[in-house]
Amino acid sequence: NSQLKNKMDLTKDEFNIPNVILDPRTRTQYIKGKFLGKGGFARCYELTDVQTGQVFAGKVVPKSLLVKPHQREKMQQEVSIHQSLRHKHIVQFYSYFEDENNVYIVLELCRRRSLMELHRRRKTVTEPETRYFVKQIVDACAYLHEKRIIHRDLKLGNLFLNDQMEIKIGDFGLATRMENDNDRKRTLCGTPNYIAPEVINKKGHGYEVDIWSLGCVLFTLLLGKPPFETATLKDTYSKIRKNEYKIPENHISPESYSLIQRCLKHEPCERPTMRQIVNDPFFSGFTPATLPTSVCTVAPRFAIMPTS
Ligand SMILES: CC[C@@H]1C(=O)N(C)c2cnc(-c3ccc[nH]3)nc2N1C1CCCC1
Repeated sequence: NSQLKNKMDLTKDEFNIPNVILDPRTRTQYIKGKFLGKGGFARCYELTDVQTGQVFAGKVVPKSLLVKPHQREKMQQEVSIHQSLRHKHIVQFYSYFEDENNVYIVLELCRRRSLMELHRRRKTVTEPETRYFVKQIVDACAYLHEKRIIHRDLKLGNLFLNDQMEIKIGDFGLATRMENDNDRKRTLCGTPNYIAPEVINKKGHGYEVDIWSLGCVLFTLLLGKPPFETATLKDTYSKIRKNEYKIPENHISPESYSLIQRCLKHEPCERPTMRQIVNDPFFSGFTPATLPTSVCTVAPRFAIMPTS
């Protein structure tokens, strides 16, 4: 509850993080750099490897917040899943270690932050840009699902961007492993941003929740706001349960309209799989091979006029 949270909420000095952090296993020394922001229990910083000069993104979690076995298990699960992954469009996991006060997770630095900041600045994104981003997201999610991992919290803020404007999926704090492909998860501890109806109704859920979230990401990028947004969480949950959303008159291509509708099917089994989406007609439109960093602030002008 919020009282506990506030009491537990340490001030930044209580985090007492040394300026040089040693990873005892690899004997790597990191210099603590720029504060990047807060992520869950963590304060995040740029970490520079003294030896190589390479810069990483570090999550620092005080052990005082991991006293309850449940919190520690959740962090072990996040680390165990994330360190098993290696993909061009998934945030690279480098290291995990602790000292007497904190636990440290060393991750790939994504200097252009995430699609959240881009969306806030641009509101709507063009179809070619959306095809460019969604192609990378779908490739990475198809890889995850083939490894029997569900992310369960795909949202703009977890879709990070590096200096080459490539997508890197991060934050495996709500991810889980499926025992087999017919396994159904019954619990999810935490509140995904783009939560699927079967999770709200506690009906058991599987890979399909990531397709639902992808539909919400696609909708938000093309139309400028999430499909089920309301003033309160209760009302949003009610619209999700009733599958009540409408695609405003903004002109979006029939292929985009169709993919959104299929990803947002109320019944999980009616949604396409990530493998199927890789070959969806949605991707037949012009898709740039690269994007300039200027798209963080202004819409791109492509040399050839894409049809849609
Ligand atoms: C380290 C946590 C999280 C993250 O998971 N990554 C990969 C990341 C990478 N680069 C960055 C980053 C580089 C330059 C600015 N942010 N940030 C990342 N974050 C942010 C930090 C604050 C909230 C989430």
